[in-house]
Amino acid sequence: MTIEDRDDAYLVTHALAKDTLSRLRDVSTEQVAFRKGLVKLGRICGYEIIDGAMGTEYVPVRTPLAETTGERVKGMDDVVIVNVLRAATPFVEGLLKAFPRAKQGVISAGRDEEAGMNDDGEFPITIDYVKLPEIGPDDTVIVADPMLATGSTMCAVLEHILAEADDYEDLFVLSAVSAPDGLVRVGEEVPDADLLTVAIDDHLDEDGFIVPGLGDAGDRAFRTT
Ligand SMILES: O=P(O)(O)OC[C@H]1O[C@H](OP(=O)(O)OP(=O)(O)O)[C@H](O)[C@@H]1O
Ligand SMILES: O=c1cc[nH]c(=O)[nH]1
Ligand SMILES: [Mg+2]
Repeated sequence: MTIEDRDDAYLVTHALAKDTLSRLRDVSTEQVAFRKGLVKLGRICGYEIIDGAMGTEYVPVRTPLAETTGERVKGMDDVVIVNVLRAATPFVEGLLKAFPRAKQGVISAGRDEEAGMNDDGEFPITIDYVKLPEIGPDDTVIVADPMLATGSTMCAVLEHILAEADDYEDLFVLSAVSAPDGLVRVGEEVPDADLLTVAIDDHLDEDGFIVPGLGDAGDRAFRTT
C-alpha cells in the first residue's frame, strides 16, 4: 500500500501519483495534457483508496482448468463520488475508472475571488447546485476536489453533504494538492472525514492560492482565465 498516515492527512505516495502531479505543476503543461493528468491522477488515487480502505473477500472461481479461490474487492457497489464543480470534473473522470459503478453526486461551488479572503483566511462560497444520491450506512463517500486551499469550499460542500447524509461507512476528502491551512480547517470542522491528498504544499499566498501549487486548476483544465 502506498498511503502514508500523517497527523494532518493521509498521503498518497505512489510514484506515479508524484510523477503525474509534478507534470500538472509544470507551467508549460497545456490544457489537454493538464486535463489528462488530472484524469490519470484520479484513477491512481481511486486505486489507492481501493487498496488502502476497501479490502477483498474470497470468491470461488472456475478457471479453464480447475476450481480455485479468487479475491474480489468488497463494497464496489457502495461507493459515492461527489464532484465539486468545476475543477474536479476530470479528476472524477479518473476516479470513475477505478469505481465504474459509483453513485455520483454533484455540487457546484465557487470561491468569491472578488470579495477575497477575510482576516480568518476564509472565502465566501457560492453554492449554486446540489444533487446527491441517497447515502447509506454501507457507503464509502469520496468528495473530490483537486485543490484544498483555505478549505472554505470543502467545508461548505461537506455541510451540504452532512445535512443529507448522517450515516456512511467512510467519508474521504480527496485532493491532489492541499495547503496546511485547509487541512487544519476541514480537520477541525469535520473530524469524521479522512483527508487524503497527494501533496501538502508550503503555504497560501495573499490571494489564497497554494504555493507552489499548480495555479488555478479550473482555469487550466477549462482554458478560462
Ligand atoms: O479551499 P478553497 O480556498 O475554498 O479553494 C479551493 C477551491 O478553489 C477552486 O475552485 P474555484 O472556486 O476556483 O472554482 P472552479 O473549480 O470553478 O475553478 C478549487 O477547485 C476548489 O474548489
Ligand atoms: O491554488 C489554488 C487555490 C484554489 N484553487 C485553485 O485552483 N488553486
Ligand atoms: Mg478556479
